[in-house]
Formats: sequence, C-alpha cells, structure tokens
Amino acid sequence: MADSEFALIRRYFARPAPDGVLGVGDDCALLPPTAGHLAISTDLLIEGIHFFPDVDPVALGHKALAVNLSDLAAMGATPRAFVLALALPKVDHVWLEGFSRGLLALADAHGCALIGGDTTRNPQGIAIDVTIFGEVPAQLALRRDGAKVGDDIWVSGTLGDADVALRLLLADGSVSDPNGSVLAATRTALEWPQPQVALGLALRGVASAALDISDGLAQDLGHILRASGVGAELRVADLPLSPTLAALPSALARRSALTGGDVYQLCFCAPASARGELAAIAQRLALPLTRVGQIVAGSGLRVMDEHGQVLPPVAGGFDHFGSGQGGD
Ligand SMILES: Nc1ncnc2c1ncn2[C@@H]1O[C@H](COP(=O)(O)OP(=O)(O)O)[C@@H](O)[C@H]1O
Ligand SMILES: Cc1ncc(C[n+]2csc(CCOP(=O)(O)OP(=O)(O)O)c2C)c(N)n1
Ligand SMILES: [Mg+2]
Repeated sequence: MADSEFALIRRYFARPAPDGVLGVGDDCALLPPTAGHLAISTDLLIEGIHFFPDVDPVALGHKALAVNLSDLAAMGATPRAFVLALALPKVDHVWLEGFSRGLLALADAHGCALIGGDTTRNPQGIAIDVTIFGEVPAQLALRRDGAKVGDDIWVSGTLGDADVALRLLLADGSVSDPNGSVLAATRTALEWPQPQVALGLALRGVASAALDISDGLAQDLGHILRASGVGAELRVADLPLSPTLAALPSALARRSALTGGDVYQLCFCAPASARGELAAIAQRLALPLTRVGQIVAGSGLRVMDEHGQVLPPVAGGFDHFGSGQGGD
C-alpha cells in the first residue's frame, strides 16, 4: 500500500497550490486566466534518448523542468505553472526523492508551481513529460518570425560545452580527455542547463525574434530564418566558447558550437540600434551576450571563417529521425 501510485504522488509531488489555484488532487488543475496570453509548451525526455539511465536523478529533475522553462524564456514569457507526466519501470524511492527534489527546487526558484500530472508504470524505461504554462503580453512575445534584414544575431552564454560532454560520455572517440578534465568542466552544461528566463523577459520589446538552442545553433537558427523569410551570415570565429572549448582543437570546438545540442541558451535577433541596451542587459544579468552574425536578404545560413571566406554548408544538428539517431 505504501507504494501505491497515489501514495507516490502525495509523497513526492503534492504541494500546496498557490492562492486561487486548484493544484494536485482533482481531475483537472484550475488556473485562473490572466490579462496576457497563455504561453504553453511541452518537452518529452526519454531514457536513453535524452538522458543516460544512470544520470543523477536530482540533475534529471532539474533538467526536465529547465528545458521547458527555456521554451518560456525563448518566448519572453513569465513562468506560472506546470504539469508532470511520469512513466517509471519501478518504484525507486532514492530516485524519486532525488528527482522530485531537483524538479521542485527549480520550480521554487522560478515561482512555477507543479499543479498536476499523471503517473504510470512503463517496463521499457523512464519517460518524463513536462507541460508548462506561462504568460506574456501578446504584442511582446518573442516569436520566430520577426527577424529583419540588417538585424544582428546574438547568442547568450557559451556554445558547445554540452555537446563535448555528451561525446565524452558516449565515448565516441571524437574528443581526447586523458585526465578527465574536459568532462569535469563541461558536464554541468549538459546535466544542469540554466534556463534564461530573466534574459527572455529583458528581451521583450528589444529582440525581433528569438528561440532557445536545443538541437544546435545552425539548425535552430534555420527555424528563425524560415519563419522570417530571411537569410543569415554567421562568423564562426565570433561564436562564444568556454575556456575549456577554446583550448580544444578549433575544428572540434567550432563543430560543437555550431551543431551541438542541449545548449538551452537563447539565440535572438535585434536591430543594431539595440546594441547599447543589450550591453546593459548583459551586465545587469551577468550573462555574456555575443553578436555572432547578421540577418541578410535571401534564405539559408552562410557560415564565414575569420577571413570572410564562406565555409562548406553546416551538416549536423540534432534530429530524432535523422541519420545517426536510428531514423531512416
Ligand atoms: N506531436 C506534435 N503535435 C503538434 N505539434 C507539435 C508536435 N511536436 C512538435 N510540435 C510543434 O512543432 C514546433 C516545433 O517543435 P520542436 O522542434 O520540438 O520545438 P522546440 O525546439 O521549441 O521544442 C513547436 O511549435 C511544437 O509545439
Ligand atoms: C543519452 C543522450 N543521448 C543523446 C543526447 C543528445 N540529445 C538528445 S535530444 C537532443 C535535442 C533536444 O531534444 P529535443 O527532444 O529535440 O528537444 P526540443 O528541440 O523539442 O526542445 C539532444 C542534443 C542526450 N542529451 N543524451
Ligand atoms: Mg520540442
């Protein structure tokens, strides 16, 4: 009886709901509407696809919510609440305690309440889906379709660290790390992504388009270009790298920065007139913001080297059904 589905929910996930909200325990949660638009997003995490089976459950709880908060950040939305669908092969109290702790600590940090969900058994492995609700004044939402010719292209934080950590954990042989120092320095980026919610809010009325980088900068920027009907030039030498990546062979660091996923930093466009304001935002948030290219007329992405030479088209970026992922 102690391990019933309902006992698990009460023990690990039921929390008092915020005032005026009906949370965990009824057929639906009830969330009063607000003045702005609801921003809604969902992201599914599957064992073996999105995380290793032996990953620290505290980190996994954090990441399950972080990737969803990152979508709200990319839209310029304020987090309000989320629901959690969980499929587990068995009841593992150590895992559940760690997972719920990591999840709810990030929820508390963002004032984003867990208001419902669903819990089932699945012998094939762990699956976690968070659906998140935020709010944003309709006119201020950071959409993908507003980039204009001449806009600067910016990214927050650094790129490629999570990809390097993933390559080392997969032991695919592409990164040399004889004493483990590269993995030690990059693993946090993969396992503890920090959603840039404050940046998203600061970009309201400043950025012309934005998204969060989950599948790789080159691929994700492509979504902005298609939605906005524009092209882009990226300067590979300007991509922001951590000191660890900057010390790796440059071809490897550049590939991870351009095509590596699991980044959860924002890529956004803004007119040149916003450069001063963006410098002030970077300083206030203590977050590097780097100009990496320009929106141009036409379509598609051109990547230039430090001499202004166009590099061969970028291959790669994460695709669940693409080559290398068991797809066709
Ligand atoms: N199964 C689905 N049904 C309906 N819409 C979907 C489905 N999967 C993805 N989408 C939508 O397609 C768009 C692209 O999805 P995705 O690449 O997952 O975006 P993101 O990287 O922001 O999570 C999003 O608007 C998402 O809501
Ligand atoms: C064990 C493991 N293998 C591979 C990856 C790499 N990976 C898996 S999904 C993904 C892209 C992001 O996930 P997706 O479901 O596409 O998120 P979305 O773009 O919808 O936000 C990446 C880079 C990983 N993080 N962990
Ligand atoms: Mg998605």
